[in-house]
Amino acid sequence: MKIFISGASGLVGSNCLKHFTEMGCEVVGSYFSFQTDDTVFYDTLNPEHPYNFNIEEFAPDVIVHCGALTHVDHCETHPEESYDKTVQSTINLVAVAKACNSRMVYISTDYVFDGATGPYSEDAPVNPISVYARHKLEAEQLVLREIKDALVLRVTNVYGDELRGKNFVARIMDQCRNKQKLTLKLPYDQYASPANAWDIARAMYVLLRDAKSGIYHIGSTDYLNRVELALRVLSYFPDAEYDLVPMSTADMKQPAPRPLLGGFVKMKFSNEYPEFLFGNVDSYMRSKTLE
Ligand SMILES: NC(=O)C1=CN([C@@H]2O[C@H](COP(=O)(O)OP(=O)(O)OC[C@H]3O[C@@H](n4cnc5c(N)ncnc54)[C@H](OP(=O)(O)O)[C@@H]3O)[C@@H](O)[C@H]2O)C=CC1
Ligand SMILES: Cc1cn([C@H]2C[C@H](O)[C@@H](COP(=O)(O)OP(=O)(O)O[C@H]3O[C@@H](C)C(=O)[C@@H](O)[C@H]3O)O2)c(=O)[nH]c1=O
Repeated sequence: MKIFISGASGLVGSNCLKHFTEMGCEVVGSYFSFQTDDTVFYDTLNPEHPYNFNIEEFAPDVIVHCGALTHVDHCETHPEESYDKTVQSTINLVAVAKACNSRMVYISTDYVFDGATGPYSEDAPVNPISVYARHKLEAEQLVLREIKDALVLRVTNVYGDELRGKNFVARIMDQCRNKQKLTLKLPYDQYASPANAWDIARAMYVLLRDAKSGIYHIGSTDYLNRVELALRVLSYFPDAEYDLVPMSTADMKQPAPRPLLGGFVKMKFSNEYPEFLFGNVDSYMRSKTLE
């Protein structure tokens, strides 16, 4: 399988690049502002950029679109930038996929739901409550409408290995390792199914291998709120010094509204792949603290 990954300098994309390469695929992944050893330049907002990798010439079987603006609060206060980086970038890559006659994978989120009745299965009605979420929904619907046999993987609270270590779990680990005192004000009422980017890449690979299409919810074996997630990570650093203040979402006053009961029921995937084992925060932390 020949695969092009946009956003392979980021968390999900870099794990896909590594896993698909290990599985023997011919893979090219792109960066935009953060160059890495194993990525090429591609700007999804400027398909005519002279330095862009030539996707048409590579002629991938699949384009995996991981490029996006993932800072939910920034999206709320910068809706035009959010539209460009999530919707327009997808419009542009859909055009490239059509020109190459390739399949496409889009990575979406549990934020397409309002959080009133989660965790959610694939057939639950969507109701996005933030700018980021509305744009993610628009992009996933566009891909499903325009590309035959497209795959949409909805994920949430992704953690795992990444060069910049910017995900929630990695940031807590970094501060603990650097013996910094942590001050954490976290919502106790925002629930999700945190997933390791490596498991997302593994799940995506089997779905692509088996030519699956449509929407799949990919979670893990965890269903945690943010306080529980942080404490789970901190428990692996017995000497960590921290102030953890559990707060309600109402008191947090985050610029973007958040779904409260978010996260996924991943029954569809588990039913089709009963032998696929997902990790969780504990298995990831055990592997990191044994390194
Ligand atoms: N992280 C999470 O918890 C969740 C993520 N998702 C979705 O998963 C996808 C991947 O997220 P994640 O890996 O965490 O995100 P990251 O922020 O880690 O990575 C985003 C990637 O997008 C690239 N990018 C940004 N702008 C452009 C552009 N104009 N052209 C090409 N590439 C660009 C970045 O490149 P560079 O850094 O080089 O500029 C980076 O590689 C996103 O669609 C996100 O919405 C969904 C739910 C949860
Ligand atoms: C990504 C990012 C977050 N933050 C802040 C915002 C937030 O209060 C806190 C936690 O950030 P999180 O990334 O966990 O964002 P958060 O909005 O809490 O979580 C969501 O992420 C998006 C991408 C999703 O699609 C959701 O499914 C969910 O995982 O860190 C930054 O300051 N800078 C950043 O670049």
